[in-house]
Amino acid sequence: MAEREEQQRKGISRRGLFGAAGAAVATGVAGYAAHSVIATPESQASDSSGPVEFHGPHQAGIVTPAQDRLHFATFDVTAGKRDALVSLLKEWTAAAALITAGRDIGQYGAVNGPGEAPPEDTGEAVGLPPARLTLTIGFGPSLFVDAKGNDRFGLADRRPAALADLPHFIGDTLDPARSGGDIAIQACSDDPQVAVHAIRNLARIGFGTTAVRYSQLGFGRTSSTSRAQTTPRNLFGFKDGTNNLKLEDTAKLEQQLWVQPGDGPDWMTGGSYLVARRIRMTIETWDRTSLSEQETIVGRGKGTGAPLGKADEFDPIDFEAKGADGEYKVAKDSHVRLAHPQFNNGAELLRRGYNFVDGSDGLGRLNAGLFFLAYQRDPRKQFIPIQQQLSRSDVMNEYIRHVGSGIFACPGGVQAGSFWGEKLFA
Ligand SMILES: C=CC1=C(C)c2cc3[nH]c(cc4nc(cc5[nH]c(cc1n2)c(C)c5CCC(=O)O)C(CCC(=O)O)=C4C)c(C)c3C=C
Ligand SMILES: [Fe+2]
Repeated sequence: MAEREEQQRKGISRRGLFGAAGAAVATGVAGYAAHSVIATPESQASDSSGPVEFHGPHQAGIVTPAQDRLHFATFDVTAGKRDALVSLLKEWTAAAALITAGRDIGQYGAVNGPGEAPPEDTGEAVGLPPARLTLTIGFGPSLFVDAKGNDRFGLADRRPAALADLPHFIGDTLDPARSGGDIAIQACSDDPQVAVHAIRNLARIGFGTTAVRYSQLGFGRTSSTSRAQTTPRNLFGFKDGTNNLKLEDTAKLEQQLWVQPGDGPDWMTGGSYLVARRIRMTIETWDRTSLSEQETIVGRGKGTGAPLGKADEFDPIDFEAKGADGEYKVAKDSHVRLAHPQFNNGAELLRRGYNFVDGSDGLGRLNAGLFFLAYQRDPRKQFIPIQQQLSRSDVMNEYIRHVGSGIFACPGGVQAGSFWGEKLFA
């Protein structure tokens, strides 16, 4: 009996194996000690069933070695009261700490509660391991000031300048129903059901305070965020994520990824800005393009992923090299040349996007593409100028179309006993 009470106090374990680590998270105490044995980059990249530490100086799900699956959702806050929003963020944080540790939500979880009430946890993850689930939160511009200029939650003067409204880029055909959102939550996991369970339960908890604006499933990570990972392929069949910021590049991450003290409001220190773009890829047209044309567009070989004119994927790109025809080997309007830091004032991104295929479009084509996610220290110096250059000149534009967009301020990490966005509302 005492054991059962103790179990209830700590949250229900989905499986006994991870019980000790999960219990530490559930109580919000000593979470670090319990998890420190499992949180090395190497084990996070290779053990696809284990948990990823939820607490820490930065939010998990940014430099965490990219998991295989995504469920991303943005939410509109439907309640008008700041207190209701703060309560929800506390509830979400408690739930997030439990499910990332592989535990059911609540005191009784999916199946141990009273028969008369809906279960506290929807149950589809019962028996599944944590599968490296990470949950990452970000706040959109509309949370601070709405479209009419109203300071909805007394946050207007806390909006960071770096949380800039994204400008219109050439070729943008954005669907408002797949853009924006007051709050974004990125769920990444090596098990799609675990990621879906997470967003579903957070949406359920938010009922009455938030409503899902849109959600996006993704598969086959299109980036590596650790040198311990191999580079995956996007739906054009090319290795994607070769030249990406990686968690091992600690000095560079401070320059390019993490918001530094003095960059803006203190609540964002240790955080990062997320830009999300739903990019439709007209893969049927691409599939009728010759191999050499495809490689010229990207600027890399399709098989090896090596820069054109080089042999190995990780060889540095030689932008000066010319072929016998006198043309640059890596063409002037190729994707990698235009996106490279050398042609963007040194700006880099941490990309961790996912492929998507959302059925077909009714015209005999797959509704497929890349759900592009990029984290950075300041979008005004990084995503915006890079995308301005790409939208003007990238030959890849013939095969892609940006149809959804969002920008979010993702605060620093959560400490045990605190909650998502606590410093923003302090
Ligand atoms: C604004 C930023 C970027 C958008 C939007 C974008 C879309 C996009 N990219 C690919 C495929 C590849 N991208 C590659 C490299 C690459 N892409 C960006 C930025 C954006 N891409 C950067 C900064 C880089 C790295 C450039 C460098 O420093 O060399 C590659 C090559 C492999 C790699 O290095 O990752 C591919 C392939 C698609 C299909 C796409 C939109 C659908
Ligand atoms: Fe790219």
